Amino acid sequence: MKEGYKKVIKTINLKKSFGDKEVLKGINEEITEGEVVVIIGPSGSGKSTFLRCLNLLENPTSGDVLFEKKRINQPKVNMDLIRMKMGMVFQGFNLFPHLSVLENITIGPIEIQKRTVSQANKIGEDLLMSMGLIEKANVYPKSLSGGQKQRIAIARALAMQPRLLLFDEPTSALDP
Ligand SMILES: Nc1ncnc2c1ncn2[C@@H]1O[C@H](COP(=O)(O)OP(=O)(O)OP(=O)(O)O)[C@@H](O)[C@H]1O
Repeated sequence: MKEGYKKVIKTINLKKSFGDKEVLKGINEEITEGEVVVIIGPSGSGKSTFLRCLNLLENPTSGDVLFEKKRINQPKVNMDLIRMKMGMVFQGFNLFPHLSVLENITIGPIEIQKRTVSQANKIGEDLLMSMGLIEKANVYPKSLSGGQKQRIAIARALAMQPRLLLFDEPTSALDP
């Protein structure tokens, strides 16, 4: 860990099994503010499972997940509040097909963070500008290329100004 940087997330002896199959075998990892961590491994080795345990989309079998120094894998924790600070870009992107590109990006800030439509549109348009996709603001996801969908999914996660962005990419995406 880099000295002087704040810890964002830490796992302590994190284990996850599906039935008899132990996928995560005791992971001790710490990610600090501003750090970019890439997890590489063969298909099926447990990368997505690890990410999904960090935001508790999967319940760890044992071990702890600490987010901003608090243990979050315990019943009292309000996971809605935690997930507001933890964005996730899913494999396949999961864009809402019935919403335009801009609406896909602004729905979180409007519905969850209670921002006004004009505040959310400004955040969304700024992100689209930075991604070179402003001309796509009013189209629907079905007319986007795979790479464009991916950037919109990233913009949608960033619009919530998360402390931690989890980016799930299948191993096959690295194939030549
Ligand atoms: N809900 C589940 N129930 C049972 N087994 C599961 C479940 N989710 C994942 N697995 C198994 O856990 C293992 C790890 O899967 P995971 O999706 O984490 O791999 P990955 O490293 O992200 O793979 P890829 O690079 O192909 O996306 C695989 O053997 C998978 O079949």
